[in-house]
Amino acid sequence: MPTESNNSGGGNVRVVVRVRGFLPREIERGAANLIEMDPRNQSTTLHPPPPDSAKANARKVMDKKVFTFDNSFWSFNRHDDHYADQDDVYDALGEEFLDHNFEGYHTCIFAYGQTGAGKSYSMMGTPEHPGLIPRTCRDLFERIESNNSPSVNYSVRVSYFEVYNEHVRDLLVPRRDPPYYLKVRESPTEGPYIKDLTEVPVRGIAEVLKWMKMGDNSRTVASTRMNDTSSRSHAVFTLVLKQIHHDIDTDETTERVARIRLVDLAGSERANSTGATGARLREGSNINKSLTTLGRVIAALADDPPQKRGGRKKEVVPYRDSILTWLLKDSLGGNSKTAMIACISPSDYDETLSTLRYADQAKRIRTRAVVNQDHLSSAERDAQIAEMQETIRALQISVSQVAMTKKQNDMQSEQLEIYQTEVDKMQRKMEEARTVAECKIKALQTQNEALRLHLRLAVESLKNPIPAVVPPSRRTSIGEDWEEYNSDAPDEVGDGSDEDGNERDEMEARLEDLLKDLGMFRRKVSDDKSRFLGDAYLKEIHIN
Ligand SMILES: Nc1ncnc2c1ncn2[C@@H]1O[C@H](COP(=O)(O)OP(=O)(O)OP(=O)(O)O)[C@@H](O)[C@H]1O
Repeated sequence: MPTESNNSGGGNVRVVVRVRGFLPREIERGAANLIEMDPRNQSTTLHPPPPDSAKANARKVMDKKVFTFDNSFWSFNRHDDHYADQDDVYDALGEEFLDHNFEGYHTCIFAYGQTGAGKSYSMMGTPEHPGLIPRTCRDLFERIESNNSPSVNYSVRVSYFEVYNEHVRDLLVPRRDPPYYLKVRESPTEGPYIKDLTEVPVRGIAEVLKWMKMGDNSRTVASTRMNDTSSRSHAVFTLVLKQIHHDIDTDETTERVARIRLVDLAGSERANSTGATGARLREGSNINKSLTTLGRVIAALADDPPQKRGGRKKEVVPYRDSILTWLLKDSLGGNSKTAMIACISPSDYDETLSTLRYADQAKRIRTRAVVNQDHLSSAERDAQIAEMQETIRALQISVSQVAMTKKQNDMQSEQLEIYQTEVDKMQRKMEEARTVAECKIKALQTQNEALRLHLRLAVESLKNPIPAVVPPSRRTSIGEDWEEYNSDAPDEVGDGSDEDGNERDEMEARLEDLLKDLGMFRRKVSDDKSRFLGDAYLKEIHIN
C-alpha cells in the first residue's frame, strides 16, 4: 500500500508483519494457531489461546487484538490463496526500497521478533528460498548490468558486522581468539560509524554472495530451546551504492550515494522460554538490553515528530544507551527510508502481542530521508582535486610530525586516527575523480567513433555522387540530352548542375566542420587522459 514515504523524502517507517507456519515441535505439542490475517485491509488479528491450554488457565486476561499494518504477510499455510512466499515479500518491500536507493536515498530494513519467529528466514533465507538480502543484491546487480549508458558509472561496496554482547565484530574478517572488537565513533558530519570496519568493493553478485557466506559462517549462533540455530547477535549487512553521472555536454558530474542497510536482529526472548543459563543467559540479557533500548528509542521517536527533534527534545531519544541503537541512529530517526518486518510465530500469545505492540508503535515514527547527491562542474572538480592534494600534503606533514614526537599521548594518537581517516577519504575521492575521467573518456570515444563513421559516409558520398535523375520520357537520344544540357532556356525541373555544386559546397563545409570537431575531440580525449591518468599526476597524488 503506497504511503507518503513512497513518494517523498519525509515519511513514516513502513511496518509489515509476517507469520510463519508451525515448526515440528509446535505440531508435536498440538499448538493452536492464534493468528488471522485479512489480505483486503492488511489487518492482523491475535486471538486468545483456547480455554483448555496452560496459557489460558493463567489468571491474566487475554483478549482478541486487531492491528493494521502496511502489509500483513500470511506465511502460515502454503495452500492458502493469500500465502506470502519469499518472492511476495521481496516484491512488496525490497524492490521498492531498491528503487529508492537508485534515486539516492539511504534505506534500512530491519527484522524484529521473538526467537524462532522467522527473522533470519525473512532476511537471509535458505539456498532454496533466498530472503530479502540475497534478492536485493541480485536485483541491484541486474539493474546495474542492464544499464549500458556510457555516462553512468556504478560502484558497490559491502560491509557486514554483528553486535554481540554490546561489542561490534567485523564479520568479513576471520574469527580470532580472543575475539577482536571494533570501536564505535561519532563524526560530526556522518554520525556514528565503526572504526576500521572492512568495506570491500564488489563487482557482481557472485562476489557479494561469497562475502555474505563468509559473514554468515562467522555469525554467533547457538542452539536454544526455541530455535536450533538461534542468532545470538544483531547482524547488520550494508551495501553502499555510488552512481556517478557525467554529462558530456556540460562536463558536469552528479554523484549519488545510497546506503542499503539490512538488519537481522537477535530474538526478543524471555529466559524461561529459552531455557538459558550461564553464557546464554548473559547473552540474553545483553540482547534484551539492546532491544529494550530499541523499544525506548522507538517509543521516544513515535511520540516525537521530526520538527520537534531539532529543539529541546533532542536529548530525550536514548540512542546512546546501547551500541545497536547508537549505530542505527540515522536509520531510526534520521536520513533514511526505513521499514520494519515484525516476525511472529502462530501460537505464542504473549510474545506475539509484545511484537505487534512494538510494530504498532514503530508505525508512528517519521524519518527525514533526503537524496544524497552532489553536483560538480569540471572547474569545481579541478578545484576540489587541487584542494585535496593540498590537504593531503598538509596531512602528510602533520602525520610525520606526530610520528616524530616521542611522547605520543592519547590525544595525539586520536589525532593520527582522524588524519588517517581523512587521508582515506581523500584517496577515495581521488579514485572517484579517476572514475569520472574514465567515464568522460568513454563517452568522448563513443562520440569520436560516431563522427568517424559520419565522416567516412560524407567522403564516400563526395567521391561517388548520386547522379541527378532525369525523367525517362525526355531521354530520347544522347544528342537531345546534350542540347538540353547546353540550352539557355529555363528548365522546368531546375538546374541540376547548380544544385550539385551547392550540395558539394555544403558537403565540403560540413566536412570541414566535422574535421574540426574530430580534431577538437581528439585533443580533449588526450588532454583528459594526460590530466587524469598521466603517470606524473598519479605519482604526485600517491601516498605512502
Ligand atoms: N516463512 C517461513 N516459511 C518457512 N519456514 C520458516 C518461515 N519462517 C521461519 N521458518 C523456519 O522457522 C525456523 C526459525 O526461523 P528463524 O531461524 O528465521 O528464526 P529467527 O527469528 O531468526 O530466530 P532467532 O532470533 O533465534 O535467530 C527455521 O527453521 C526457519 O526455516
